[in-house]
Amino acid sequence: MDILSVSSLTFSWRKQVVFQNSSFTINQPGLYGLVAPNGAGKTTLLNLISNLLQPQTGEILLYGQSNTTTHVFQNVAFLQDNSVLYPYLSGRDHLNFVADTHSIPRAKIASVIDNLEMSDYLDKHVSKYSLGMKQRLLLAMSLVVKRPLLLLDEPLNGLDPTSLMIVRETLESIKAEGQTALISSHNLDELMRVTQDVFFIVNQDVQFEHLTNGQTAEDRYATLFGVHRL
Ligand SMILES: Nc1ncnc2c1ncn2[C@@H]1O[C@H](COP(=O)(O)OP(=O)(O)OP(=O)(O)O)[C@@H](O)[C@H]1O
Repeated sequence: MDILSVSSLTFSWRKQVVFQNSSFTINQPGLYGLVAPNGAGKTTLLNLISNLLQPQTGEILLYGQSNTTTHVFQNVAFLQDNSVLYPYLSGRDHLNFVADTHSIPRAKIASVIDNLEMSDYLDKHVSKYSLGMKQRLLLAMSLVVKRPLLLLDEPLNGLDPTSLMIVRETLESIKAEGQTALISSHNLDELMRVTQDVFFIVNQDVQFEHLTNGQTAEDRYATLFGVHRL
């Protein structure tokens, strides 16, 4: 059974077509990049998969069931952008909230905090967090509830080299545990460190590429999107 199956997806914001009759699947666990220029539709696609937006036409199946069936989201975690965080709460408040709403013992969040090396700042209010601290908190929130499929919207955004290393190890452990993550990112070098499997959004379509033979995501990006280097 496919992990994710999208067929004949069409979605427009009023007259602006974002996806036109696009189909793709993920049928093996692992890490997958989602790459496209600004405004091409990465966040829109993740919102469509998680049923926060509804397509004009098409069908999205998660583990063989329509994404309009709410219980399929027992299999999915979604890291959205940091606008979902509450500035007047601490990181620990956020993680406790996620644990409590999913009836997970609070003790279970300790290993996630350790792995993402967040203990130094976890009790500060989010209003005092840097972008990278917020990114690590968002990732921790999506990991506390162990789900087979993670939708990660720009988890690498704003990370310093140390944070990148920590997040890379986390992504590698997601893969090692047989989970699946669809990871949108503009950081092509970092993405390629964890996966050679990339979905590109090209001409309102989602195209899968397995990059091999020294081909880099940056090379493919330049070819697909017409970047001219000096
Ligand atoms: N709420 C909205 N109303 C109207 N148009 C929208 C809305 N949200 C996004 N769009 C449009 O849909 C298109 C896709 O936006 P989206 O945010 O999905 O792109 P993205 O690939 O995630 O971009 P970025 O790399 O900049 O984060 C853009 O052209 C954007 O202007």
